[in-house]
Amino acid sequence: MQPRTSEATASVAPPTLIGGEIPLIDVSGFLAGTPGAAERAAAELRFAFENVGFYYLAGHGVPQALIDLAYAEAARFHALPLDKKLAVKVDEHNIGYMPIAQKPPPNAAAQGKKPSQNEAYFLRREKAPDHPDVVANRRFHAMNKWPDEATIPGFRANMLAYMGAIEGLCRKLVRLYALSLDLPETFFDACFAEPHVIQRMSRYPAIDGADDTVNSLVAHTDSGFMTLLPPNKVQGLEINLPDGRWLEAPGVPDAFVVNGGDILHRWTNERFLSTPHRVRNFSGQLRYAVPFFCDPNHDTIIECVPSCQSADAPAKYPPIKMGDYALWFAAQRYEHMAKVQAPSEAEIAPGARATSRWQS
Ligand SMILES: O=C(O)CCC(=O)C(=O)O
Ligand SMILES: [Fe+2]
Repeated sequence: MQPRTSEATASVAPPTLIGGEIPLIDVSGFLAGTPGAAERAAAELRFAFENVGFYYLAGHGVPQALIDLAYAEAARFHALPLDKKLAVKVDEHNIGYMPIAQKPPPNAAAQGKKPSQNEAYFLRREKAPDHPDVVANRRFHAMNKWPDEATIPGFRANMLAYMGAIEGLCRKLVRLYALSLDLPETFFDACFAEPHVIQRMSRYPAIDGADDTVNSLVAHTDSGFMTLLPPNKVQGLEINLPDGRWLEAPGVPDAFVVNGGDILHRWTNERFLSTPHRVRNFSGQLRYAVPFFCDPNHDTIIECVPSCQSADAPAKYPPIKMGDYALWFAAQRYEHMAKVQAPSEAEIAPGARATSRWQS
Protein backbone atom coordinates (compact mmCIF):
# COMPACT_ATOMS: atom_id res chain seq x y z
CA MET A 1 0.00 0.00 0.00
CA GLN A 2 1.19 3.52 -0.79
CA PRO A 3 0.01 5.52 2.24
CA ARG A 4 -1.57 8.86 1.48
CA THR A 5 -0.32 10.57 4.58
CA SER A 6 -1.38 13.94 5.88
CA GLU A 7 1.07 16.10 7.79
CA ALA A 8 -0.36 15.36 11.21
CA THR A 9 -0.34 11.62 10.58
CA ALA A 10 3.29 11.68 9.52
CA SER A 11 4.47 12.22 13.09
CA VAL A 12 2.86 8.98 14.32
CA ALA A 13 4.03 5.46 13.46
CA PRO A 14 1.47 3.68 11.24
CA PRO A 15 -0.71 1.24 13.16
CA THR A 16 -0.50 -2.55 12.92
CA LEU A 17 -1.95 -3.65 9.59
CA ILE A 18 -4.16 -6.74 9.55
CA GLY A 19 -3.76 -8.77 6.37
CA GLY A 20 -0.97 -6.31 5.56
CA GLU A 21 -3.59 -3.65 4.81
CA ILE A 22 -6.20 -2.87 7.43
CA PRO A 23 -5.18 -0.81 10.49
CA LEU A 24 -5.88 -2.23 13.94
CA ILE A 25 -6.84 0.57 16.32
CA ASP A 26 -6.99 -0.06 20.05
CA VAL A 27 -9.24 2.48 21.73
CA SER A 28 -8.95 1.17 25.31
CA GLY A 29 -6.64 4.02 26.34
CA PHE A 30 -8.97 6.59 24.80
CA LEU A 31 -12.02 5.07 26.53
CA ALA A 32 -10.14 5.02 29.85
CA GLY A 33 -9.12 8.68 29.44
CA THR A 34 -5.38 7.94 29.33
CA PRO A 35 -3.54 11.18 28.48
CA GLY A 36 -2.43 11.26 24.83
CA ALA A 37 -4.45 8.17 23.88
CA ALA A 38 -7.18 10.08 22.04
CA GLU A 39 -4.67 11.94 19.88
CA ARG A 40 -2.87 8.74 19.02
CA ALA A 41 -6.04 6.82 18.16
CA ALA A 42 -7.27 9.80 16.12
CA ALA A 43 -4.06 9.85 14.08
CA GLU A 44 -4.48 6.12 13.41
CA LEU A 45 -8.07 6.69 12.41
CA ARG A 46 -7.04 9.38 9.96
CA PHE A 47 -4.48 7.01 8.47
CA ALA A 48 -7.16 4.30 8.18
CA PHE A 49 -9.70 6.53 6.47
CA GLU A 50 -7.29 8.29 4.14
CA ASN A 51 -5.82 5.01 2.96
CA VAL A 52 -8.26 2.15 3.40
CA GLY A 53 -11.74 3.15 4.60
CA PHE A 54 -11.81 0.20 7.02
CA TYR A 55 -10.19 -0.54 10.38
CA TYR A 56 -10.27 -3.18 13.09
CA LEU A 57 -11.44 -1.79 16.42
CA ALA A 58 -9.86 -3.36 19.52
CA GLY A 59 -10.21 -2.41 23.17
CA HIS A 60 -13.85 -1.39 22.60
CA GLY A 61 -15.16 -2.70 25.93
CA VAL A 62 -18.24 -4.46 24.53
CA PRO A 63 -18.56 -7.77 26.43
CA GLN A 64 -18.08 -10.83 24.24
CA ALA A 65 -21.17 -12.34 25.89
CA LEU A 66 -23.30 -9.52 24.44
CA ILE A 67 -21.82 -10.05 20.98
CA ASP A 68 -22.45 -13.80 21.24
CA LEU A 69 -26.01 -13.00 22.27
CA ALA A 70 -26.58 -10.84 19.17
CA TYR A 71 -25.34 -13.61 16.88
CA ALA A 72 -27.47 -16.15 18.73
CA GLU A 73 -30.51 -13.91 18.30
CA ALA A 74 -29.82 -13.56 14.57
CA ALA A 75 -29.79 -17.35 14.31
CA ARG A 76 -32.92 -17.67 16.45
CA PHE A 77 -34.82 -15.07 14.41
CA HIS A 78 -33.95 -16.57 11.05
CA ALA A 79 -34.79 -20.07 12.27
CA LEU A 80 -38.41 -18.97 12.76
CA PRO A 81 -40.91 -20.37 10.27
CA LEU A 82 -41.23 -18.17 7.19
CA ASP A 83 -44.79 -17.12 8.06
CA LYS A 84 -43.57 -15.67 11.36
CA LYS A 85 -40.87 -13.71 9.56
CA LEU A 86 -43.26 -12.53 6.87
CA ALA A 87 -45.58 -11.31 9.63
CA VAL A 88 -42.96 -8.61 10.27
CA LYS A 89 -42.17 -7.99 6.61
CA VAL A 90 -40.06 -4.97 5.76
CA ASP A 91 -41.99 -1.73 5.27
CA GLU A 92 -41.51 1.73 3.75
CA HIS A 93 -39.36 2.69 6.74
CA ASN A 94 -37.02 -0.18 5.95
CA ILE A 95 -37.90 -1.81 9.25
CA GLY A 96 -38.65 -5.54 9.44
CA TYR A 97 -37.84 -8.73 7.57
CA MET A 98 -36.50 -8.75 4.01
CA PRO A 99 -36.50 -12.14 2.26
CA ILE A 100 -33.73 -13.09 -0.17
CA ALA A 101 -34.18 -10.70 -3.10
CA GLN A 102 -35.61 -12.05 -6.33
CA LYS A 103 -34.25 -9.11 -8.34
CA PRO A 104 -31.07 -7.04 -8.12
CA PRO A 105 -31.29 -3.59 -6.46
CA PRO A 106 -33.36 -1.08 -8.49
CA ASN A 107 -30.61 1.39 -9.39
CA ALA A 108 -29.27 1.33 -12.94
CA ALA A 109 -25.72 0.36 -11.97
CA ALA A 110 -26.99 -2.92 -10.55
CA GLN A 111 -29.08 -4.01 -13.53
CA GLY A 112 -28.01 -7.34 -14.92
CA LYS A 113 -26.36 -8.40 -11.66
CA LYS A 114 -27.62 -11.38 -9.70
CA PRO A 115 -29.38 -10.55 -6.44
CA SER A 116 -27.59 -10.85 -3.11
CA GLN A 117 -28.04 -14.22 -1.43
CA ASN A 118 -29.02 -13.14 2.05
CA GLU A 119 -32.13 -12.46 4.06
CA ALA A 120 -32.14 -9.69 6.62
CA TYR A 121 -34.12 -8.23 9.49
CA PHE A 122 -33.86 -4.49 10.24
CA LEU A 123 -34.40 -2.64 13.48
CA ARG A 124 -34.13 1.09 14.13
CA ARG A 125 -34.40 3.18 17.29
CA GLU A 126 -37.03 1.71 19.59
CA LYS A 127 -40.05 4.01 19.92
CA ALA A 128 -43.31 4.08 21.83
CA PRO A 129 -46.59 4.34 19.86
CA ASP A 130 -47.16 7.88 21.14
CA HIS A 131 -43.75 9.19 20.07
CA PRO A 132 -44.36 12.30 17.91
CA ASP A 133 -42.33 10.84 15.02
CA VAL A 134 -44.42 7.65 15.13
CA VAL A 135 -47.65 9.62 15.25
CA ALA A 136 -46.44 11.75 12.29
CA ASN A 137 -45.32 8.62 10.40
CA ARG A 138 -41.94 10.28 9.89
CA ARG A 139 -39.85 8.34 7.38
CA PHE A 140 -37.45 5.86 9.04
CA HIS A 141 -38.73 6.87 12.49
CA ALA A 142 -41.51 4.32 12.87
CA MET A 143 -41.87 1.60 15.49
CA ASN A 144 -39.82 -1.55 15.21
CA LYS A 145 -41.64 -4.65 13.94
CA TRP A 146 -40.93 -7.27 16.59
CA PRO A 147 -42.11 -10.85 16.31
CA ASP A 148 -44.47 -11.87 19.14
CA GLU A 149 -42.71 -12.25 22.48
CA ALA A 150 -44.28 -15.71 22.86
CA THR A 151 -42.75 -16.75 19.52
CA ILE A 152 -39.22 -15.75 20.46
CA PRO A 153 -39.01 -14.89 24.17
CA GLY A 154 -36.29 -12.46 25.18
CA PHE A 155 -35.39 -11.49 21.61
CA ARG A 156 -36.52 -7.89 21.93
CA ALA A 157 -34.80 -7.26 25.26
CA ASN A 158 -31.57 -8.91 24.12
CA MET A 159 -31.39 -6.93 20.88
CA LEU A 160 -32.17 -3.66 22.64
CA ALA A 161 -29.35 -4.40 25.11
CA TYR A 162 -26.94 -5.06 22.27
CA MET A 163 -27.99 -1.99 20.29
CA GLY A 164 -27.74 0.20 23.38
CA ALA A 165 -24.19 -0.93 24.05
CA ILE A 166 -23.02 -0.37 20.48
CA GLU A 167 -24.75 3.00 20.25
CA GLY A 168 -22.99 4.08 23.45
CA LEU A 169 -19.66 3.08 21.94
CA CYS A 170 -20.36 4.95 18.70
CA ARG A 171 -21.25 8.10 20.58
CA LYS A 172 -17.82 7.98 22.22
CA LEU A 173 -16.01 7.15 18.98
CA VAL A 174 -17.30 10.24 17.16
CA ARG A 175 -14.91 12.30 19.30
CA LEU A 176 -12.02 10.44 17.67
CA TYR A 177 -13.53 11.13 14.26
CA ALA A 178 -13.64 14.83 15.07
CA LEU A 179 -10.04 14.86 16.29
CA SER A 180 -8.90 12.88 13.26
CA LEU A 181 -10.28 15.68 11.08
CA ASP A 182 -8.60 18.44 13.13
CA LEU A 183 -12.01 19.57 14.35
CA PRO A 184 -12.92 20.40 17.97
CA GLU A 185 -13.48 17.04 19.65
CA THR A 186 -17.12 17.90 20.35
CA PHE A 187 -17.84 18.72 16.67
CA PHE A 188 -20.08 15.68 16.06
CA ASP A 189 -21.53 15.41 19.60
CA ALA A 190 -24.82 17.21 18.96
CA CYS A 191 -25.78 15.30 15.82
CA PHE A 192 -24.90 11.99 17.51
CA ALA A 193 -26.62 12.87 20.83
CA GLU A 194 -29.45 10.69 19.53
CA PRO A 195 -27.95 9.10 16.43
CA HIS A 196 -29.98 7.46 13.69
CA VAL A 197 -29.26 3.78 14.17
CA ILE A 198 -29.95 0.73 12.01
CA GLN A 199 -29.39 -2.78 13.28
CA ARG A 200 -29.25 -5.33 10.48
CA MET A 201 -29.40 -9.06 11.22
CA SER A 202 -28.42 -11.04 8.14
CA ARG A 203 -28.38 -14.73 7.33
CA TYR A 204 -26.31 -15.85 4.38
CA PRO A 205 -26.76 -19.39 3.06
CA ALA A 206 -23.54 -21.00 1.80
CA ILE A 207 -22.99 -20.30 -1.87
CA ASP A 208 -21.15 -22.28 -4.50
CA GLY A 209 -17.53 -21.10 -4.76
CA ALA A 210 -17.36 -22.30 -8.37
CA ASP A 211 -19.91 -19.71 -9.55
CA ASP A 212 -18.29 -16.31 -9.22
CA THR A 213 -21.33 -14.47 -10.59
CA VAL A 214 -23.24 -15.02 -7.35
CA ASN A 215 -22.56 -12.97 -4.22
CA SER A 216 -23.92 -13.33 -0.72
CA LEU A 217 -24.02 -9.51 -0.65
CA VAL A 218 -23.14 -7.69 -3.86
CA ALA A 219 -20.32 -5.17 -3.85
CA HIS A 220 -21.49 -1.92 -2.34
CA THR A 221 -20.49 1.01 -0.21
CA ASP A 222 -22.42 1.72 2.98
CA SER A 223 -24.55 4.85 2.93
CA GLY A 224 -23.83 6.39 6.27
CA PHE A 225 -21.23 7.52 8.76
CA MET A 226 -19.99 4.36 10.43
CA THR A 227 -20.69 0.64 10.32
CA LEU A 228 -19.62 -1.66 13.13
CA LEU A 229 -19.36 -5.39 12.44
CA PRO A 230 -18.67 -7.44 15.55
CA PRO A 231 -16.06 -10.20 15.30
CA ASN A 232 -17.46 -13.04 13.20
CA LYS A 233 -16.56 -16.71 13.59
CA VAL A 234 -17.43 -17.32 9.93
CA GLN A 235 -15.45 -15.21 7.47
CA GLY A 236 -16.68 -14.05 4.07
CA LEU A 237 -16.32 -10.25 4.04
CA GLU A 238 -14.15 -9.00 1.18
CA ILE A 239 -12.82 -5.46 0.89
CA ASN A 240 -12.08 -3.73 -2.41
CA LEU A 241 -8.80 -1.97 -1.60
CA PRO A 242 -8.10 1.42 -3.20
CA ASP A 243 -5.63 -0.24 -5.61
CA GLY A 244 -8.46 -2.47 -6.88
CA ARG A 245 -7.47 -5.75 -5.20
CA TRP A 246 -10.04 -7.71 -3.20
CA LEU A 247 -8.88 -8.61 0.30
CA GLU A 248 -10.60 -11.37 2.28
CA ALA A 249 -10.93 -9.63 5.64
CA PRO A 250 -9.26 -11.87 8.24
CA GLY A 251 -11.19 -12.57 11.43
CA VAL A 252 -9.51 -10.91 14.40
CA PRO A 253 -10.80 -12.24 17.73
CA ASP A 254 -12.26 -9.45 19.89
CA ALA A 255 -11.97 -6.79 17.18
CA PHE A 256 -14.88 -5.18 15.36
CA VAL A 257 -14.50 -4.46 11.66
CA VAL A 258 -15.47 -0.82 11.19
CA ASN A 259 -15.92 1.11 7.97
CA GLY A 260 -17.02 4.54 6.88
CA GLY A 261 -19.84 5.12 4.44
CA ASP A 262 -20.83 7.59 1.75
CA ILE A 263 -21.95 10.29 4.18
CA LEU A 264 -18.56 10.36 5.88
CA HIS A 265 -16.97 10.49 2.41
CA ARG A 266 -19.19 13.38 1.37
CA TRP A 267 -18.93 15.26 4.65
CA THR A 268 -15.12 15.17 4.42
CA ASN A 269 -15.05 16.30 0.78
CA GLU A 270 -14.00 12.75 -0.23
CA ARG A 271 -10.94 12.83 2.04
CA PHE A 272 -12.17 9.87 4.11
CA LEU A 273 -12.86 6.81 1.99
CA SER A 274 -16.09 4.87 1.67
CA THR A 275 -14.69 1.61 0.43
CA PRO A 276 -16.66 -0.99 -1.55
CA HIS A 277 -17.02 -4.40 -0.01
CA ARG A 278 -18.99 -7.57 -0.59
CA VAL A 279 -19.75 -10.87 1.10
CA ARG A 280 -19.22 -14.32 -0.37
CA ASN A 281 -20.06 -17.15 1.99
CA PHE A 282 -18.01 -20.07 0.72
CA SER A 283 -17.77 -21.56 4.23
CA GLY A 284 -20.19 -24.40 3.57
CA GLN A 285 -22.28 -23.30 6.55
CA LEU A 286 -24.81 -20.61 7.34
CA ARG A 287 -23.20 -17.25 8.06
CA TYR A 288 -24.78 -14.55 10.22
CA ALA A 289 -23.88 -10.88 10.47
CA VAL A 290 -25.18 -8.20 12.84
CA PRO A 291 -23.87 -4.90 11.45
CA PHE A 292 -24.79 -1.75 13.32
CA PHE A 293 -25.03 1.40 11.20
CA CYS A 294 -24.68 4.66 13.12
CA ASP A 295 -25.57 7.93 11.42
CA PRO A 296 -26.09 11.52 12.53
CA ASN A 297 -29.73 12.30 13.30
CA HIS A 298 -31.84 12.88 10.20
CA ASP A 299 -32.16 16.65 10.78
CA THR A 300 -28.39 17.07 10.41
CA ILE A 301 -27.23 19.20 7.49
CA ILE A 302 -24.33 17.42 5.85
CA GLU A 303 -22.11 20.22 4.64
CA CYS A 304 -18.39 19.83 4.00
CA VAL A 305 -16.58 20.12 7.36
CA PRO A 306 -14.41 23.25 7.74
CA SER A 307 -11.11 21.36 7.85
CA CYS A 308 -11.76 19.62 4.52
CA GLN A 309 -12.22 22.65 2.31
CA SER A 310 -10.11 25.60 1.29
CA ALA A 311 -9.91 28.17 -1.46
CA ASP A 312 -7.94 25.64 -3.52
CA ALA A 313 -10.18 22.69 -2.61
CA PRO A 314 -13.77 23.96 -2.40
CA ALA A 315 -16.65 21.78 -1.27
CA LYS A 316 -17.54 19.22 -3.97
CA TYR A 317 -21.13 18.69 -2.82
CA PRO A 318 -23.97 21.02 -1.88
CA PRO A 319 -25.33 20.78 1.68
CA ILE A 320 -27.94 18.06 2.14
CA LYS A 321 -30.22 16.97 4.94
CA MET A 322 -29.30 13.54 6.30
CA GLY A 323 -32.90 12.30 6.11
CA ASP A 324 -33.24 13.27 2.44
CA TYR A 325 -30.01 11.54 1.64
CA ALA A 326 -31.05 8.39 3.50
CA LEU A 327 -34.31 8.24 1.57
CA TRP A 328 -32.62 8.72 -1.79
CA PHE A 329 -30.15 5.99 -0.95
CA ALA A 330 -32.76 3.50 0.25
CA ALA A 331 -34.90 4.08 -2.84
CA GLN A 332 -32.09 3.03 -5.12
CA ARG A 333 -30.80 0.20 -2.97
CA TYR A 334 -33.95 -1.69 -1.99
CA GLU A 335 -36.64 -3.09 -4.24
CA HIS A 336 -39.36 -2.48 -1.62
CA MET A 337 -38.30 1.19 -1.40
CA ALA A 338 -38.08 1.81 -5.14
CA LYS A 339 -41.63 3.13 -5.45
CA VAL A 340 -41.56 5.62 -2.58
CA GLN A 341 -41.40 9.32 -3.35
CA ALA A 342 -37.72 10.15 -2.92
CA PRO A 343 -35.45 13.07 -3.74
CA SER A 344 -33.94 12.86 -7.21
CA GLU A 345 -30.38 11.97 -8.13
CA ALA A 346 -29.81 15.57 -9.29
CA GLU A 347 -30.86 16.94 -5.90
CA ILE A 348 -28.77 14.57 -3.84
CA ALA A 349 -25.77 13.42 -5.76
CA PRO A 350 -24.67 15.86 -8.44
CA GLY A 351 -21.49 14.43 -9.90
CA ALA A 352 -21.40 11.61 -7.36
CA ARG A 353 -21.48 8.85 -9.94
CA ALA A 354 -18.31 10.15 -11.52
CA THR A 355 -16.33 9.72 -8.33
CA SER A 356 -18.15 6.91 -6.58
CA ARG A 357 -16.64 3.45 -6.66
CA TRP A 358 -20.01 1.98 -5.84
CA GLN A 359 -20.46 -1.11 -7.93
CA SER A 360 -23.47 -3.17 -7.13
O1 LIG B 1 -21.65 -9.52 6.54
C1 LIG B 1 -20.70 -8.75 6.59
O2 LIG B 1 -19.62 -9.11 7.08
C2 LIG B 1 -20.78 -7.37 5.98
C3 LIG B 1 -22.19 -6.87 5.79
C4 LIG B 1 -22.30 -5.57 5.06
O3 LIG B 1 -21.40 -5.12 4.38
C5 LIG B 1 -23.56 -4.80 5.16
O4 LIG B 1 -24.55 -5.33 5.69
O5 LIG B 1 -23.56 -3.64 4.68
FE1 LIG C 1 -21.75 -3.02 3.94
